Amino acid sequence: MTDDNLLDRALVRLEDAASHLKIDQDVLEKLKYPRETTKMRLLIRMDDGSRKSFLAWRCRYDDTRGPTKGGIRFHPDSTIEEVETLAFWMTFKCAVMNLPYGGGKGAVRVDPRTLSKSELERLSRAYIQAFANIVGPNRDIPAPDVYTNAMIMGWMADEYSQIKGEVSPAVITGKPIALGGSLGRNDATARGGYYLVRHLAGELGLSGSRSVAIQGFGNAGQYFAQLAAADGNKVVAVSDSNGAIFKADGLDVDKLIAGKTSGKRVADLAGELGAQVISADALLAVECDVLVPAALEDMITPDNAGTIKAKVILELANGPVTPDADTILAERGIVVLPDILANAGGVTVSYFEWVQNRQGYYWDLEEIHARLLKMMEREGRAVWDISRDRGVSMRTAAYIHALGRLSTAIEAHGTQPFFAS
Ligand SMILES: NC(=O)c1ccc[n+]([C@@H]2O[C@H](COP(=O)([O-])OP(=O)(O)OC[C@H]3O[C@@H](n4cnc5c(N)ncnc54)[C@H](O)[C@@H]3O)[C@@H](O)[C@H]2O)c1
Repeated sequence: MTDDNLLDRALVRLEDAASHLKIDQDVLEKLKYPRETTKMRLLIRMDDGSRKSFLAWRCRYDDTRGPTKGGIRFHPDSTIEEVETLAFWMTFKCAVMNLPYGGGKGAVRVDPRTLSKSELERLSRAYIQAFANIVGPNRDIPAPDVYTNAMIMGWMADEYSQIKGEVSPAVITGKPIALGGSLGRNDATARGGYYLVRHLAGELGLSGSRSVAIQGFGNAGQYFAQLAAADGNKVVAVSDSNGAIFKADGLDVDKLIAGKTSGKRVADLAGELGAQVISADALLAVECDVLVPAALEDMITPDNAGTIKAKVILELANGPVTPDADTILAERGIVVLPDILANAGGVTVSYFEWVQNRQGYYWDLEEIHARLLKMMEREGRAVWDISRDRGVSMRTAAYIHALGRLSTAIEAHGTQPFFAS
């Protein structure tokens, strides 16, 4: 993501939602800009004895509703615009789910695949050394994102605890279970999205067994396939960055995941699964009930939106549908369940992790699933009702829902009239 206008494009959603609400201008003035973005250079020792520096950022977009929350990405194309846009999305995602958080995000411009494990550990620890006064259990709580994982979160939590001189697991979520991570975090994003579709199935015209196509077969895509198949749905097509496969009567998801785990690409598995290799664009156009973008942003554009045959699009990825494509999909009657709601299961279970760390008492998996189900259904229903009552898309409804909460909090912080007249 390198587009300089990325945040401007994201702000279109804010303006759209604001046009449906009576919002104090002060609220919009606060939400139009990130509160603070800190840039640092991380200088680490490489294995060969040389030193190398990497650009790093942490953005706290808005903290009106609580400490800021959002992942840290390690990616060679990361930019400040991307970090700030992702932090904006987190602000709205936390508000949609009514989590007591604002939005944040961080990144290091690095290709982690070029680093050894010890270099990666030094870089992760350097990030926390640089941002130790910005992050904190009551201030800003990072989590994994693209190319970061539980191991990296464990190093970061350890570094923070060493700097502060006390064990502070609640500073970061997505940690290994042994270091205070929560059960149920691995599949939380997919599970939350799955609970949402299942809950609204009647309203979405998805009765009985459903067929699903999944773009991107990584963490979110694989867990979604597993949950859908276990419930009797057909996964008819999947893709990764190297290609796509299709099978009208449903792919064997367990074999597919086993093949991917062994390092194969989905296209390599076509023969074994009796599937047909198709192009990346053809995946978007397959006959199915639910299309699940679970890869990257900006994948559904005006160039391919007209070919989509699904009834419903569930955005497990962040920002997979461009605003222009959204308009085309709406005209064609295709319902988009928007990212800030559809993939919010991940941050919701991260919130559970933080709560468990703070209370020092840990829940079992059934409790995690029950709490996630309740929250996805409650907020999904609220967004659906706004969409139906106001005649707006689910995306606009989700932003209205979030903006209502944000504006109430911002006004409560001091924009309400000083004296009642
Ligand atoms: N994992 C989470 O908890 C979580 C939470 C919220 C949002 N998301 C979002 O979901 C998306 C996927 O995240 P993930 O954790 O599953 O990442 P991942 O890296 O595990 O998987 C991404 C998958 O997308 C594939 N891919 C890349 N380019 C592609 C292309 N052009 N066409 C088809 N497939 C392509 C990759 O091969 C890989 O299989 C991202 O947008 C991420 O921000 C993830």
